[in-house]
Amino acid sequence: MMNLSQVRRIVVKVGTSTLTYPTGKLNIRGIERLVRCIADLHNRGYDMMLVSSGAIGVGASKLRLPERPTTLRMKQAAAAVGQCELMHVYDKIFAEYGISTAQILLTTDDTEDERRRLNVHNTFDALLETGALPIVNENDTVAVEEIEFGDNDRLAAVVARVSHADLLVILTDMDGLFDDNPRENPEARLIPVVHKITDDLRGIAGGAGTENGTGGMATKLGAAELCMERGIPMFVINGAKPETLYEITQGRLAGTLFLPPEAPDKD
Ligand SMILES: Nc1ncnc2c1ncn2[C@@H]1O[C@H](COP(=O)(O)OP(=O)(O)O)[C@@H](O)[C@H]1O
Ligand SMILES: N[C@@H](CCC(=O)OP(=O)(O)O)C(=O)O
Repeated sequence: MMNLSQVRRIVVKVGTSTLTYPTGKLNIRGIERLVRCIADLHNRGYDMMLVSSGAIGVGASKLRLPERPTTLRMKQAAAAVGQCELMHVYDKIFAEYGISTAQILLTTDDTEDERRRLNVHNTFDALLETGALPIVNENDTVAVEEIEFGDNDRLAAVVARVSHADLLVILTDMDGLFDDNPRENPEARLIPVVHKITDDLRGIAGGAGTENGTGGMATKLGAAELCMERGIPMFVINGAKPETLYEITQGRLAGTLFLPPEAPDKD
């Protein structure tokens, strides 16, 4: 198995499907368990960063919208409300463990220009140096493409690249990537390790599983490709068991590991 003893900087991405109940309301118990794990790894000396979705879902619920909005403008409004609520909850729970949180709102465009990429990198570096915990989401007021495709998986990979992370862990509502969508095929089997994103693999990775999630496994494969290009290993694990993060940092296999064949240079 890979050598994870060198891992120092970890990006954890959590999806709406893990953060909310089917009612659209926050899964407080789940968030508390996740924060506890991240805080513990932070205390152990890892540089921890969180990419969190959920703003649109949480905002829609707070505004008592009858369902998740479908128009861009209403998604943007819901995201603006939900983002405050999410940060409020994260800040409160991380504060119980003495950790300061920092909100970073990005679009993937923000990292395409070299000067802006450097600024993003420097902000992450400075925050981690002070012991704060960066919490990243899309800037949904301006991220028109991302909001349409709900691609926080890709954003998480971009954050891992820009921050020079050693590992990305994506938490979702399945145990990992299966050889077929488990919601449609109960016989589907977990794929433990992937070394290359092939067309066959793209063919088995379907869309979102619930009304709350967006993107499904297809966008997770896109994220894996971006990580593999930079030699960053990526796991997809079940967000209902955030303690799996401990196992991973102890070098154990869990969920699906996307492991690049070799380790090319970072950004
Ligand atoms: N091959 C596959 N293996 C596992 N899950 C799959 C697969 N194809 C599609 N999915 C769907 O992807 C969903 C997870 O993605 P998504 O709903 O976007 O959640 P998240 O909010 O975590 O990003 C699962 O609930 C599942 O139904
Ligand atoms: N910025 C959006 C992200 C939407 C998104 O990508 O959701 P998910 O597929 O659950 O990671 C939000 O916070 O609702």
